[in-house]
Amino acid sequence: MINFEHVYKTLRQTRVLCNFSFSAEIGKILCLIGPSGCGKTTILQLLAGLEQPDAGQITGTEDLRVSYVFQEPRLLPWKTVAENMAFVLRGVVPSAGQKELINRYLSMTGLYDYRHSYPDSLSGGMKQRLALCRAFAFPHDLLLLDEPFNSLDVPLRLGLVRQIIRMWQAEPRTIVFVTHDIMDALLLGHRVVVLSRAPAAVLDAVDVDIPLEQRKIGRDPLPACYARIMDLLESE
Ligand SMILES: Nc1ncnc2c1ncn2[C@@H]1O[C@H](COP(=O)(O)OP(=O)(O)OP(=O)(O)O)[C@@H](O)[C@H]1O
Repeated sequence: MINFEHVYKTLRQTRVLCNFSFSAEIGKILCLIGPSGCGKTTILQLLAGLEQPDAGQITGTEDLRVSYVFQEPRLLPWKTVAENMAFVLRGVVPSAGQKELINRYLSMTGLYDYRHSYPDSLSGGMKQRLALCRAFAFPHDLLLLDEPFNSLDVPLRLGLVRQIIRMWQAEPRTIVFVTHDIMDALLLGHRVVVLSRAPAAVLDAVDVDIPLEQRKIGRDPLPACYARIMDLLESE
């Protein structure tokens, strides 16, 4: 398990986390949903070790290799699709195996035919797909996704959700996924943790007990889970 135990964090004058505790199960997808500014990105940064708690402790993250997808794709515009992948694998994956790994992930995400293209020639959805593909290909134990579908339309979001499911099923590793969208959370999360306004507290954790590949909007138990999460967010 990864555990936050009574964590406190203040950024400049803002108290973001105050006695905050929660757990993420290894090898599962945990979604964090909560009001804007409640501290979701800060939680990811603490998980990644980019920030340190002021008090309390975070356990289970020691020695974990972390892969991180930000709200924007953060691609290198002067490198091709394949070179963007290779860039993060340098010194991490032996060069002999890199090409095979890159091609495998590009094929899995439908980007293989674009491997020699530059990011500027890709659509917004394709760029975000490449960012996800790069994060999955990087050898990791923990994948942090910070609202990676922001600004994408519904069909693109659903396509990316399916791709994440496929990549996770190929190699099930721990994912912490931050989103504002209840449907994204219910389609992807084994557990959805609903957060309060800042300083963030856990309002409830909703377990979604149906295999990822069987999830469809409208299929039980998603409507009941949706209603529960809406109630919690509305109560804020
Ligand atoms: N570097 C920083 N310096 C000062 N305050 C910060 C910093 N980063 C975040 N904050 C503040 O901390 C609070 C939590 O920010 P955070 O980005 O973690 O929230 P969030 O839930 O991810 O927000 P959103 O959903 O809008 O992305 C906000 O009030 C924000 O203004």
